[in-house]
Amino acid sequence: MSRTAAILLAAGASRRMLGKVEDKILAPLAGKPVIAHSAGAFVASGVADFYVVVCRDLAQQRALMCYVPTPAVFVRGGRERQHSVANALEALPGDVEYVYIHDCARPLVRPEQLVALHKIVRREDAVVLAHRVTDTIKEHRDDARLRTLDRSRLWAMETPQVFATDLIARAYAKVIDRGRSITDDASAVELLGHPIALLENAYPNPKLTSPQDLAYLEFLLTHESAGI
Ligand SMILES: Nc1ccn([C@@H]2O[C@H](COP(=O)(O)OP(=O)(O)OP(=O)(O)O)[C@@H](O)[C@H]2O)c(=O)n1
Ligand SMILES: C[C@](O)(CO)[C@H](O)COP(=O)(O)O
Repeated sequence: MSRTAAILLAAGASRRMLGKVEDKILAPLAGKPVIAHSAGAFVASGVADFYVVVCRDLAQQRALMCYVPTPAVFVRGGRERQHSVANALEALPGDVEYVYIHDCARPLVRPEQLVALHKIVRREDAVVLAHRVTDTIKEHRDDARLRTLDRSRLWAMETPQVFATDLIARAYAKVIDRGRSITDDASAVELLGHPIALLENAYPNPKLTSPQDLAYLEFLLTHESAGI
């Protein structure tokens, strides 16, 4: 049986929460801290046998400790998300074949999705949970004209994003080598020209980003068991 790890990203600064909560990963939602929702989904799915938790500092590590699944190691985060992921990839044991990369700020991931992603990554080596874009999207160009993009081809990226470990390690090496700035892990794999499967998420899986998201996420999490 292949070994699978999950990188749980928690080292962000929560700047866009504008001080409404000190650390969004520890903010209480539907009766427990944000990280506990993702941790619970991973444990219930049984997909991972090892966790790398990326935290900001020792104080945060202590606060997260009782919510993270085991076995786990803690690593320090970097300046941007991509640096935190790179640090976590370096901490993976050599025998890990597949790795989930998940924003703890997305507490609505479901155990059955984690299982479905595992099945796909073993076949495709790269898969991302995502949803179709339903708005009409325009590109605002420098000349103040608008260009309408073909939304039938547009997908919004979520996490988890799951990869064969050697593929994502090579991809991040290329990101570093080229000095690229990326906001998700699929972007790294794109640099290698490797195909990436999409698992369409029929359920909302928003990221806690701004203060306005708190009430929406609370609503979604409290109604989750009703299948909404
Ligand atoms: N240097 C960073 C930045 C982000 N993250 C994690 O990556 C996820 C997505 O990041 P984002 O929502 O952008 O979080 P923050 O960086 O905390 O937000 P902000 O940009 O508002 O400060 C979060 O789980 C966050 O904790 C991380 O581990 N290390
Ligand atoms: C990885 C990600 O969650 C995919 O949507 C996202 O790109 C990371 O955070 P940001 O808010 O886009 O910086």
